[in-house]
Amino acid sequence: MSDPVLTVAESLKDRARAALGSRNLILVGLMGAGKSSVGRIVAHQLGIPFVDSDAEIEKVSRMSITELFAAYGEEEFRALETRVMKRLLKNGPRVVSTGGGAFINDRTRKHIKKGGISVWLKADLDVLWERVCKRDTRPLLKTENPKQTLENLMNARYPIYELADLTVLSRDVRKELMAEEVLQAVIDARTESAAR
Ligand SMILES: Nc1ncnc2c1ncn2[C@@H]1O[C@H](COP(=O)(O)OP(=O)(O)O)[C@@H](O)[C@H]1O
Ligand SMILES: O=C(O)C1=C[C@@H](OP(=O)(O)O)[C@@H](O)[C@H](O)C1
Ligand SMILES: [Mg+2]
Repeated sequence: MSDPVLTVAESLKDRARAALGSRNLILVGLMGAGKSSVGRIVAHQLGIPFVDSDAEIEKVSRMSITELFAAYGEEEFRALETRVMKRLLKNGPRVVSTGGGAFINDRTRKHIKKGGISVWLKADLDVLWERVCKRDTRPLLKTENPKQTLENLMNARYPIYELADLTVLSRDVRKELMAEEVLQAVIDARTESAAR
């Protein structure tokens, strides 16, 4: 006999996969929202390729994000990010996890909007801070008061992340559950647009 819990999970994946079609699923949001880790699980659940734009940038430049910022500055990093994102979004379906500033850049955001369905992983300051304070891999947070910097970025960026197609609340629950909520949001969006 089939396991009813497994069957529900399977049908969630199948329905989300069908709703996505050949579009990319692009995760956006602030540092620590879970884009990289949840994105990998979403791709695994959907059975489609996963790519993280920061990892791709590090691969093509053969430098770490920290080294890139130090050697060339944020402006050059954004230009490279735009080029990499444009290339990654050409073919779908894929799950693409972006770096936190990608969707804020007008040119990159246009590529994202054209390339698929964007999902904002939205989290509150304390959740983000607890996650990012453990690592020093984020050059924008190397300031006197990194938590304040994160809050300033939130205030500046949240109105722009609002432009994403879908929003999922990121909180400290199992990452697999977060991934399933992303899949559910994709299904719901498809159902709503079909009903219109
Ligand atoms: N739902 C979650 N619950 C607990 N920790 C999480 C969750 N999602 C992500 N994390 C942790 O938070 C940190 C940042 O996650 P990451 O996926 O790198 O975020 P982003 O790519 O958005 O900056 C990682 O250590 C990750 O394991
Ligand atoms: O918010 C940002 O501008 C950045 C976020 C980082 O990625 P994560 O959001 O995956 O940490 C990385 O791209 C870079 O340090 C800049
Ligand atoms: Mg990341």
